[in-house]
Amino acid sequence: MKTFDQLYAELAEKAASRPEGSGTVAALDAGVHSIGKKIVEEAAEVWMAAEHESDEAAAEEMSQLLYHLQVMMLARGISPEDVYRHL
Ligand SMILES: N=c1c2ncn([C@@H]3O[C@H](COP(=O)(O)OP(=O)(O)OP(=O)(O)O)[C@@H](O)[C@H]3O)c2ncn1[C@@H]1O[C@H](COP(=O)(O)O)[C@@H](O)[C@H]1O
Repeated sequence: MKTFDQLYAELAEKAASRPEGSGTVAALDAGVHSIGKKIVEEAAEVWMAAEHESDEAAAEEMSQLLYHLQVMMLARGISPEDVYRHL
């Protein structure tokens, strides 16, 4: 289990060190357009899970949406603090 900030730190490290087999590195290499499509897909899965599935399934879909949002943050050089400033 990890927090939003801990996941971001892990992904930032992966983006810098580019380890073999990292899905995050592959997503970053695919670019903002591809990451954006993934965010929309995951958002739809959150919606469907919230309407039709268990709390556990909905929470899992939400975690995946948060992950892809973080990949987009990295792709654009946006830090958690940049986001928190708007909360
Ligand atoms: N938390 C996540 C995470 N959430 C979702 N995903 C990816 O997001 C996609 C969502 O999965 P779906 O079930 O929707 O499957 P899918 O649509 O069939 O997936 P694809 O066809 O797109 O692969 C999958 O590709 C997952 O690999 C994640 N990938 C990685 N992480 C974490 O990110 C960290 C770094 O991961 P790597 O960069 O892969 O080392 C690790 O701590 C991981 O646990």
